Amino acid sequence: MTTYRLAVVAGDGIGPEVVAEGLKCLAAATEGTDITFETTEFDLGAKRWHATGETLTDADLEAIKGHDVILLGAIGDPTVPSGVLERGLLLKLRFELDQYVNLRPSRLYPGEVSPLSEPGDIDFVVVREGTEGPYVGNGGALRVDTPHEIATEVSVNTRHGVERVVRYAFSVATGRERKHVTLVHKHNVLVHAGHLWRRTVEAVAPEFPDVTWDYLHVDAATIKLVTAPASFDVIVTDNLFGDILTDEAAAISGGIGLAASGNVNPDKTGPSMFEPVHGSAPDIAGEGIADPSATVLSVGMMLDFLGHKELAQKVEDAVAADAAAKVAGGAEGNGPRSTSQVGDAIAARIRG
Ligand SMILES: NC(=O)c1ccc[n+]([C@@H]2O[C@H](COP(=O)([O-])OP(=O)(O)OC[C@H]3O[C@@H](n4cnc5c(N)ncnc54)[C@H](O)[C@@H]3O)[C@@H](O)[C@H]2O)c1
Ligand SMILES: CC(C)[C@H](C(=O)O)[C@@H](O)C(=O)O
Ligand SMILES: [Mg+2]
Repeated sequence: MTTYRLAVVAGDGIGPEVVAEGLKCLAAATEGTDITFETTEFDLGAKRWHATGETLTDADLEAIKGHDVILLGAIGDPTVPSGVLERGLLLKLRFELDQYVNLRPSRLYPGEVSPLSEPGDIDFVVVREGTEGPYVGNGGALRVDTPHEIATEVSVNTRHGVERVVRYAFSVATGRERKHVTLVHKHNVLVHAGHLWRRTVEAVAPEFPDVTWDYLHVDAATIKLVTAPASFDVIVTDNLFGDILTDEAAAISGGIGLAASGNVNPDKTGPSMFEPVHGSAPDIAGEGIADPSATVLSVGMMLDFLGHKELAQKVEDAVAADAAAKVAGGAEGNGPRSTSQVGDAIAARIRG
């Protein structure tokens, strides 16, 4: 019997709605196995902030550290000043738990819709740096709300931080069929950070002689994601470029409702955290219509991370089959389904 301690942070907006379905599918995947998940729910997010003014206390953080993995729904609410929860809770978790790899795969499942006329065989993964870049909060504002206001947001890139995520990206590539890494940055303008990234890739690449690599400026990368997405295998990039590219990647490969992610601490000095790429979607929160597929796929990534490859594959196959059936019509495809109907349908497929 293997028991994992799972911290659940459902969060705001559609977070709790999609997390319920993620947990439903996790139960389906582990049913009849000797694997169990003991869950602890953490009441974090807008409601807690309104009640106490707290985002993530030291005690919360310590309690979360006592878990093997984390499942997170979404953080952010229009009633809370922008950035308070995003920085004080979500980014604090990623930073404090040293989740320096933000792993975001994109796969266009057979039969799934893409807005592209010739999407080809989309199957790539973005390895987004998770703890540095412009996200570190290094900056400030002077003469606020005057005509002379100055705001800075300084991107921090350390050799240590860049090297570890670049090495991780190459190690991901070496296990994939095409074994190719594309570094995405903007070193024609961001010459300090960009050249650090370029030199780091040049230094790490020889450790992986079977992996080829190339470079794209981020603006050109946004073009190629739309015109030739099938040409990508592994993209490695900084925190902000990775954030933007992965929403674009979601949009071309089935939509944001299917985009999963893992905030991974490969050194295992803290728990890794799995969450959909999307946010709290205040525009549809409470309506029971959010697509839980991305959260279920994130549960699959969590199982894969824990070493349960077969279970992870089962979960991914079930989501892919559900998506294909939805597009083709038929039982699951007749009209819009509720969040829990989608969760039920995927759970049933997982059970087989
Ligand atoms: N990881 C996170 O927790 C995370 C990620 C992104 C945004 N946010 C936060 O969420 C809030 C809203 O941000 P936003 O509107 O820019 O991005 P969002 O991802 O919440 O929503 C963007 C669009 O996608 C739709 N959408 C998102 N998830 C969906 C799903 N599962 N099914 C169907 N439609 C879905 C929304 O309805 C909306 O139209 C903000 O507070 C933002 O900071 C949090
Ligand atoms: C909410 C925000 C802090 C977050 C990010 O920028 O990383 C989100 O957009 C994401 O992609 O997970
Ligand atoms: Mg984002």
